Amino acid sequence: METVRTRALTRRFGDLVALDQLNLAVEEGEIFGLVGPDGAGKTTTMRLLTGILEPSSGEAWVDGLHAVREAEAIKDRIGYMSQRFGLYPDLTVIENIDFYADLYEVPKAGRNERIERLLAFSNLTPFKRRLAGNLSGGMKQKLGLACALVHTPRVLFLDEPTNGVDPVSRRDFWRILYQLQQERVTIFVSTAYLDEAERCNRIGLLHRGRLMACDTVDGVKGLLQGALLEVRCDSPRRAAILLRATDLGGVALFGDRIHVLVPDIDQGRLSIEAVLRAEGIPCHGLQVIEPSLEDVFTSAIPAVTHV
Ligand SMILES: Nc1ncnc2c1ncn2[C@@H]1O[C@H](COP(=O)(O)OP(=O)(O)OP(=O)(O)O)[C@@H](O)[C@H]1O
Repeated sequence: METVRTRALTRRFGDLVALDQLNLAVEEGEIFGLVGPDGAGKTTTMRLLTGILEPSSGEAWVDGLHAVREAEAIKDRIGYMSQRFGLYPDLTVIENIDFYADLYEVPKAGRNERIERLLAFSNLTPFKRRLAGNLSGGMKQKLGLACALVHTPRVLFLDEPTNGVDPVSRRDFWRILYQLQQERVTIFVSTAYLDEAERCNRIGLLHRGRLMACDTVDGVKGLLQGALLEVRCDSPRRAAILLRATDLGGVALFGDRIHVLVPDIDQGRLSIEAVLRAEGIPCHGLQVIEPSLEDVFTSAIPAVTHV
């Protein structure tokens, strides 16, 4: 069953097209990642799907409900953790969850059990009497998640939930998301981290409001045409500039290594060696590698080197 569906969903702000004709479908129980750099249109998409913002044109449905005509009903069925999710620093962990339970009108009967379950689930039980303002960044995100789950939503929208959170807490956070998935909760998450994107069942690559690709991570990687060569050489920055000036395919610098997308391995190898030799740049290694999502991003969107 489809939980999220959009049809040519578009949002303009004046002359700026923040989201341009988005078409996508997310299945029940799926973890779907909307991936893109700052300003790509991720938050705009989230706000359109959660009924907070109206589209300029196009339509969307969430859990079978129309995002404009049935926006209020949608709010009862979803959990939404926005980037500015409101936690109250002067309230304890448990008081914050209770506050959201009141907001969502969670019945008093069974509420305490639900809250205790959420605390255990998010590993916050030992900290339940701590003021939210005194929690670490990772714990705050988990508390935000617990609050967004208090009314047992079937669809969860998470806007860059682990932004600025350390890698260990990020892993912890994802462990919780996988548990939720086991309960068939649909998770629509946005991220600018490509390693995080790799954890999703399917991803959509968004750039300047346009969906560049939408598939499983392997499917998206498979979109790269040709082979990827990794070059290790002296003066990598200068070498990358020289290689970019040739008719070789996508050239991207990753630290001290250069990735070059070539249509043919042997021909590509010869061309790269010839360029380096002509400039007197010693080459230390040239090998075929598996593409990462970052390679797909840099070749699909040449202007973007880091997302
Ligand atoms: N209310 C608004 N008024 C005017 N422009 C807006 C508004 N909201 C978003 N935009 C613009 O729309 C574009 C997409 O913004 P959006 O916040 O959706 O991107 P994003 O991918 O979520 O990035 P970020 O992580 O930086 O929030 C940006 O150029 C942004 O400046």
